[in-house]
Amino acid sequence: MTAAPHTENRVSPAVQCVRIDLAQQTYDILIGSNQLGDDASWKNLPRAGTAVIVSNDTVAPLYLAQLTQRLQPHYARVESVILPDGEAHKTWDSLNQIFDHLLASACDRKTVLFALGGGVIGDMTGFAAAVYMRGVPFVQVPTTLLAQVDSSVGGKTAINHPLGKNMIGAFYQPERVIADLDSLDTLPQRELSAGLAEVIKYGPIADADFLQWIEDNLDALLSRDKAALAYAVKRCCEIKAWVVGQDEREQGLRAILNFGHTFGHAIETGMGYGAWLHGEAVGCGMVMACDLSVRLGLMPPDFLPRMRRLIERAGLPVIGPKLGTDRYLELMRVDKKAESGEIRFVLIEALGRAVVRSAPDALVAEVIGSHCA
Ligand SMILES: NC(=O)c1ccc[n+]([C@@H]2O[C@H](COP(=O)([O-])OP(=O)(O)OC[C@H]3O[C@@H](n4cnc5c(N)ncnc54)[C@H](O)[C@@H]3O)[C@@H](O)[C@H]2O)c1
Ligand SMILES: O=C(O)C(=O)C[C@@H](O)[C@H](O)[C@H](O)COP(=O)(O)O
Ligand SMILES: [Zn+2]
Repeated sequence: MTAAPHTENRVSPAVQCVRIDLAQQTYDILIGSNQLGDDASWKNLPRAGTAVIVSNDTVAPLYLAQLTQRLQPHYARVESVILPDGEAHKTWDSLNQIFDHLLASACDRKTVLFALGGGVIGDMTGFAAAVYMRGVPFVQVPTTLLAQVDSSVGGKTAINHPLGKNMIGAFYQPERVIADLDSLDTLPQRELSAGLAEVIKYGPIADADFLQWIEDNLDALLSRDKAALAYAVKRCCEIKAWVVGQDEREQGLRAILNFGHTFGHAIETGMGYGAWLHGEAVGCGMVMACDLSVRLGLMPPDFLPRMRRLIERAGLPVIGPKLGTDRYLELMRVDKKAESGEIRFVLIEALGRAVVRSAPDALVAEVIGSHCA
């Protein structure tokens, strides 16, 4: 596996561009400050009479007016659907609220949806766009660190099912991703930490130098230094674009982006959606996946304390909830990577290189026993 290339594209001095190249489609991820206050990144979007902004009741009061202003020169009608906030609302009910609005205001199949918010809004808006009239264009405007480094890119869209995370969804790519780094100014610190879990993920799976960079720059990231955030968002998007460009529909390589998620999704579903933030569950899940990598002899023993320390420094939990070993195993057997009931984990086999494989239940049980209070 060769490393994801570093790119040097700039739209303007303030805006960096990472391009994602897929078989059917190419699109840009624009990363920079003041994107919601400036027209530059909003030109040449899909033409239509109507734009519909999907957001939630936390983000809309902060950024809906600015986004509406950006879109008004380009669309005759700019409307909005404001959903209740939270992972617990990543459901059919919320999706139906989007469809109700689109149909009640006679939105045609050219209507462009804009996802203004974090990963929950992005995943639901993308799914709505995938199925409304069998597909309308959509644009991601991610406002959390997690959404800027991960969920807005790559076209995984979904809602949750009570029995499993993101179980109902579609692969459906956005037309563009516009990540305004300034929107991170209003993000609660707990959410910033949750985003750092996905940032950290990219190091061990794909780029050992980036892991070292995160270790060296974590304090700057935690204090929201703009240059550090800009580099982190860009590097994560480069790596994700490089992975998804080779395997859009997760037939193989793309599964490495699920590092920490096999345990993490079990925590989210087992605890009830929203009790643990996605990034928190992934952070803790990465500790468990690192331990499993060590126990299987793939990585040396000092890898586990190194990763646990970094995840802890990022403000993330490193001790999982006591769901019980059987419950963990039951939840992980319905993970999307499982095959014929056999759980498959993303494990690290060298710094910057991941592998997807199964492990004996007894060993997985030891890992759960060691890391869950
Ligand atoms: N599609 C993918 O590839 C992918 C990747 C990673 C995660 N996800 C999904 O993303 C979701 C997690 O996303 P998230 O961490 O962004 O959570 P989120 O969407 O719930 O947002 C976190 C919180 O921050 C608030 N918020 C958002 N932007 C804000 C801002 N600028 N200022 C103040 N508050 C703001 C939100 O209202 C919410 O309360 C999960 O459902 C996860 O499954 C999807
Ligand atoms: O883009 C991907 O591929 C990922 O796995 C990114 C993950 O961070 C993300 O949480 C994703 O939604 C998980 O996918 P799932 O297929 O396990 O639901
Ligand atoms: Zn994730």
